[in-house]
Amino acid sequence: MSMNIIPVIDVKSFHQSPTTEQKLSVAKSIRHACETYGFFRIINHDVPHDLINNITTESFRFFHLSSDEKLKFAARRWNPQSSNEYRGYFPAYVNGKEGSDISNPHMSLTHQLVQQNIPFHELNQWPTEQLLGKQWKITITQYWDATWRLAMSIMQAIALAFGLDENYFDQLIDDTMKGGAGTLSALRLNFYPLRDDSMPVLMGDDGQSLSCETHCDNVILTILYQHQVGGLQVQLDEPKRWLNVDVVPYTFVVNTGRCLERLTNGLLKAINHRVTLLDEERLSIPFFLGACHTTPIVALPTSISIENPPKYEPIEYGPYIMKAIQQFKEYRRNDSDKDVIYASSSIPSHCLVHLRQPSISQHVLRIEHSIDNEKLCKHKCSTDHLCSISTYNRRDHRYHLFRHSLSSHPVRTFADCREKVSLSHIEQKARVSIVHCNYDSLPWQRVIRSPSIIFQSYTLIGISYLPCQAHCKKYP
Ligand SMILES: O=C(O)CCC(=O)C(=O)O
Ligand SMILES: [Fe+2]
Repeated sequence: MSMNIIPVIDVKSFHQSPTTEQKLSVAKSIRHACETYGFFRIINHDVPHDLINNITTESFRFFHLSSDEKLKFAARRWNPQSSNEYRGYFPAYVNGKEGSDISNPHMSLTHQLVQQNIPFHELNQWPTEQLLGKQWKITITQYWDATWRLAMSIMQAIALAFGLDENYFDQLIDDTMKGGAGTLSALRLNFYPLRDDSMPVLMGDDGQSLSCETHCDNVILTILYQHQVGGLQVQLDEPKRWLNVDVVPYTFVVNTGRCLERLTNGLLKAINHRVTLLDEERLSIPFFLGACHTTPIVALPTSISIENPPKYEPIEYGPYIMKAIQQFKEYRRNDSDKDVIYASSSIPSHCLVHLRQPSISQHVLRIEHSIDNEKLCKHKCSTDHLCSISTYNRRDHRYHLFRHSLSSHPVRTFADCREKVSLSHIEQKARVSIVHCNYDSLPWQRVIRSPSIIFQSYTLIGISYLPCQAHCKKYP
């Protein structure tokens, strides 16, 4: 469905010394759009078209480098030499798209949080001039500055819309004036290459193939630029449906993040969005406006009323984001996830897609699912093929580990399975089959049936293999 209901907000007055009345009128429209939909399109902003052209050109130049070159700018998970845990490049085989996360280019080198390498207070590793020329860093910095200014004017409007001083959010978002390390906002370049078999298969709740999984941004707000190729969809409530957000050249789509939802006690909604799978390359550039590490995310006094009593516990921005982003595979960093080999995130039908070649004696199988509808979830294992090792609970999902029961079985890789295997073709005797799936995509419910495992869960998050050393020691 096309997106002609998306509210369009003209922000021309932002950069033309607006009168109080003009400011309040824009503020009201933004509040209404975020209360009703959680997103809107802005036109007549002052980010120069040339700058937008430049950043798209520079982004393509980066993503068209060889994989080896790009990995030099990756975070430590993919580049052990990197000093960054989070910021930097991430490859597409992890979660379907590649990207580069860029920190505030003005971050102080000497601030203690930066020196201590507190997560996200990480300096950008800029591509060398030799590789991409001088202009790369200049363009990225100019674009950062322009979208930062735009984001701050939107926040001023939101403050006004809640009856507060227009500068209410300034120091919460950037504490450098108070001697802090500054904002944890990030600019991200997202590149969606043509799909190949190294990338996971992602699927929406309606069976739609995706190149960016369904998610909600955790930050305060996002200013997104879609370059030429659409694919972005947002989810509307009542009735729940997905709507295309078309490309309108040189405009931005803004969406509310979970922190703004919390700051406004749920009045401004953070919404689910996703990107459909395309048969062409695609570039998108979100600017994620965040706060500072210790910024309290507490409901604005004017968002609380008898009709809208406090809904959320106060939290601190840094630790909250740190936890929340673990929902994204490209951000997972804890030990058990370090060398995960991801198989498909969703299972199309009768098959598992083996990305690499895990061996049954060196890997354990992990099945993750949401716990939204716990009642529906049950699992059963047959001692024939798999034994359950353990179940772990994460904040909003659960995962189960299994290992092959044939501990004496010689090391055997799943290479035998080729890339896409209908599991019924797997040789019974060799017992390399780990799980035989029948996968039905029912609205809001997925069912995997197998002789070994039965899963019914609200949403299947992923199937992956972990190196088993740690787990196998416990279960020889
Ligand atoms: O690529 C897009 O259009 C959306 C990307 C997105 O939602 C994200 O990176 O958070
Ligand atoms: Fe997003």
